[in-house]
Amino acid sequence: MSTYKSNDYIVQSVEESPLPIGYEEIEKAAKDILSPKAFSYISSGAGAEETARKNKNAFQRYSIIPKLLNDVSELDTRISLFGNTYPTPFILAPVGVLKLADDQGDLAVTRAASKYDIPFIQSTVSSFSIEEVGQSGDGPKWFQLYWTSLEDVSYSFVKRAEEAGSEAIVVTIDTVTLGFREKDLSYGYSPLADGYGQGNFESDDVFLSTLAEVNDSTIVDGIIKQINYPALNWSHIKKLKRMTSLPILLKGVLHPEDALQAIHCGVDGLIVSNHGGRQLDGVISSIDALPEIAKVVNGKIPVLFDSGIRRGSDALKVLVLGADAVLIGRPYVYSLAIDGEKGVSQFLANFLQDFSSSMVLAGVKNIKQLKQMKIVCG
Ligand SMILES: Cc1cc2nc3c(=O)[nH]c(=O)nc-3n(C[C@H](O)[C@H](O)[C@H](O)COP(=O)(O)O)c2cc1C
Ligand SMILES: CCCCCCC(=O)C(=O)O
Repeated sequence: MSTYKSNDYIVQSVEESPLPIGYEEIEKAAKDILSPKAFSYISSGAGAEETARKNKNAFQRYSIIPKLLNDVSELDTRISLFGNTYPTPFILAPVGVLKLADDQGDLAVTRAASKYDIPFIQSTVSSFSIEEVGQSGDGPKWFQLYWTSLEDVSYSFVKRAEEAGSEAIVVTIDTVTLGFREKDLSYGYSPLADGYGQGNFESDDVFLSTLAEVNDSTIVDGIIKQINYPALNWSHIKKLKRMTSLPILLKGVLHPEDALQAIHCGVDGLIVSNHGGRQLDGVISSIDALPEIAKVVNGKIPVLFDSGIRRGSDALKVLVLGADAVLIGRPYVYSLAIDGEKGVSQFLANFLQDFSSSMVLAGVKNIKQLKQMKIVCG
């Protein structure tokens, strides 16, 4: 739903569902269902979890100042990105190994997201292949790329994503090696070891032919070796730009100079993100990084945001601070664990209702008005 009477939407009933309403309750319910290892992998951050905590606390420092008496009886939540119009400013963040939460993993999520025409960003380390996800649900799909040391594997994934109908390629730049995740290490947990993150690799002829070349006995060994790639640099991004006509976004941008360099290299969009506090511990919260990046980018390319979105009012804040679209991460993963496709669908219904109510109460009727709202920090 993109344009609607705000009242109609607000009175829409919420289906009976085991999914709790508030984020903290959703997290608690997921903890009861998932194995301790799986819950720890999804919920934890790197190191002492300082950045994970900052992501949470920083939101509370920003306060919106509503401007009222603006006849908000009709809402329009549409946005345009890269020539496509989407009914809401929301996108589902790439999350690997989703089978850990539910057998249907990415397929269940795409089906739920399709109901709302919300793009789903499929991870490189997804449980299902690009082709399987491409055929699941009729909603928009984007593809997230973890660069591989054997460049032809990266290009093979991009080509497959193009052929499967992906609308954009998201290159994650903050994970050239995995963060030091203390909880996972204490559990002896490695995200790829259980085989849930190899949907794209086991179906890729180019990758399979490299296994012998690099002397790897298993697919998992091959993936781990190839996606740890600290040599990644701007020349790869420039080359990728020449290899595909799809828009390219960089995910994990926190420094304004990286944002400017990305524009210089012809990148089409940025995602301000600290990976939900899972990579370098101690980095700035995403919401604190956003205003300066939005300022230097100055509308030249879209700026997207993730890390810490839990409720409609969180999304309102980052849109006011300069984001053009907002990625949702952990909340949909927990909802998937609790009630599969229905859980994700119910979560999205609640989240969209919360966002609409927030717009109404803030006194704005469309995203353009929302971006002009007043916000203070302190
Ligand atoms: C379990 C899990 C797996 C993730 N896998 C990926 C991934 O494969 N690729 C990627 O770019 N980001 C991945 N992320 C990071 C998310 O895309 C996103 O940046 C993060 O979840 C945002 O933080 P939030 O969930 O706390 O809002 C993952 C996050 C989680 C929680
Ligand atoms: C060896 C790299 C695995 C990446 C796993 C997915 C991810 O990004 C995460 O945050 O976890």
